Amino acid sequence: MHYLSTRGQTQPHTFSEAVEAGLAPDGGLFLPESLPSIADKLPAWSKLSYPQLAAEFFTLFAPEISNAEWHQLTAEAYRRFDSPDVAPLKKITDKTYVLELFHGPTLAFKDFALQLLGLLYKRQVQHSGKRLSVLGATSGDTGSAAIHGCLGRDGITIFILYPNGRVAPLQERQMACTGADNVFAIPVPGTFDDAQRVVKDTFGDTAFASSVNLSAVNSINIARVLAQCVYYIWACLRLPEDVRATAEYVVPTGNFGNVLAGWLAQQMGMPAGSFRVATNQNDILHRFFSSGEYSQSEVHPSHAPSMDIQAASNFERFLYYILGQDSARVREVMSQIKSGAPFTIRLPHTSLRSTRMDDDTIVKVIAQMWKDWQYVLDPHTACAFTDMAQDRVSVVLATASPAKFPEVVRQATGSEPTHPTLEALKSKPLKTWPMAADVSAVKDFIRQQTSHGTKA
Ligand SMILES: Cc1ncc(COP(=O)(O)O)c(C=O)c1O
Ligand SMILES: N[C@@H](CCOP(=O)(O)O)C(=O)O
Repeated sequence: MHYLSTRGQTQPHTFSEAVEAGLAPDGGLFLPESLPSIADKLPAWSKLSYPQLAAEFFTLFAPEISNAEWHQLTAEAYRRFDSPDVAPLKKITDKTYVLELFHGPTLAFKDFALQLLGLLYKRQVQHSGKRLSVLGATSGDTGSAAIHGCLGRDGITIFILYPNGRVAPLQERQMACTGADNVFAIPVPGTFDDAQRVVKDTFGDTAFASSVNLSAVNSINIARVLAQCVYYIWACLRLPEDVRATAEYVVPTGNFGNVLAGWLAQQMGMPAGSFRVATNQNDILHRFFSSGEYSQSEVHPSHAPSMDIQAASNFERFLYYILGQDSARVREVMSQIKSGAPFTIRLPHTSLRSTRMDDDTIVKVIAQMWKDWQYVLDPHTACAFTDMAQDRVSVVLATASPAKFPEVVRQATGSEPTHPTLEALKSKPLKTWPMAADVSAVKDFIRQQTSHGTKA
């Protein structure tokens, strides 16, 4: 299996090479050259545990890693999840299920991919003998999950940029209170989009990237998206058989990696009816899916801060497919997006629809779900609970634990959810490395911190 860039100007890469590079050297995003069909494997897969399912799935995409090794990797990656199901599917009503994706070490869905990616990095360092510099941008959850995937791993230094003052206080503590000397939590001025732009431009200097062995932890890294496909298949196989083909997956959306993973699983043959892109008030994707117009506007801080995003990076992968895998056209559209100019396309029929939710409604939805079902939602997951399909089952992806966002939940329910790992962080010293949102400053800093050489 080879991986091609959405922009068509990069040589085919193996899985390991694509994971190591993160972003393709031509600035595009890697995708498998073709999507395998999984439909005939589902009956056998329905009997597997979560780690076993993940191992079988990844074997299709990275045959250069043996099936036995994949089983070891996934058993290790999901060992620290605090639910025996790893991703429990809870039935709320006959029509509504919640797929809880917050049972990993940092209490958000990012742990599914980043616990595994941390192990792939460890494997890579062992095989190559070279140190790795891992770089990412976060609006709160990717950063903490990436840091906890890499924490204490020899030969890996991790740098995470985040918008100063725009992530939740406990998310910041998860990144900045580890005390680990291979972790750098870097607040920068501006929004998540500014941080992500600096990260992408840093990768854009390919000479620099290869001099420090730079790899990407954001969902620009194809391993992230593939690992996120697995929980859709898991959920599908836990639904009653007669509702699988029509079920709607409702996905709180920011950078578009999560919903893209579900849509890709459907393209591979996972039965599904539709996907709903559920945004907060930063609704560029909702406007796009309802009108075909993509026009960027200012980011407004919201109660669901991890979704305060306007420049969703995985949108490029989706564009590649809806533009008929025409890389020249992708390059054209991406340069138009980069210039800030709006564009409109005639949307082909897809299984995606969208909704948005403002902050007042987020609070009301959390309050209502608590009152009706004694179920506590986090503010990101709350964005899913609008315009629920009447004619089919909905599977809502619960992307974070409410304990990460106690203030908003208290406003809605009157009490603050807690979690022992978050409580423990409150008394720890915070160590951050504030910096300008500037590529040269970031490159200098990475060089300085890794100047002791590239040998692991
Ligand atoms: C809690 C939470 N929900 C939803 C999202 C949106 O997911 P995606 O960026 O994959 O669209 C994020 C951030 O990515 C998040 O941290
Ligand atoms: N909401 C995310 C933003 C980055 O998304 P990613 O999936 O591309 O890493 C976050 O929590 O950082």
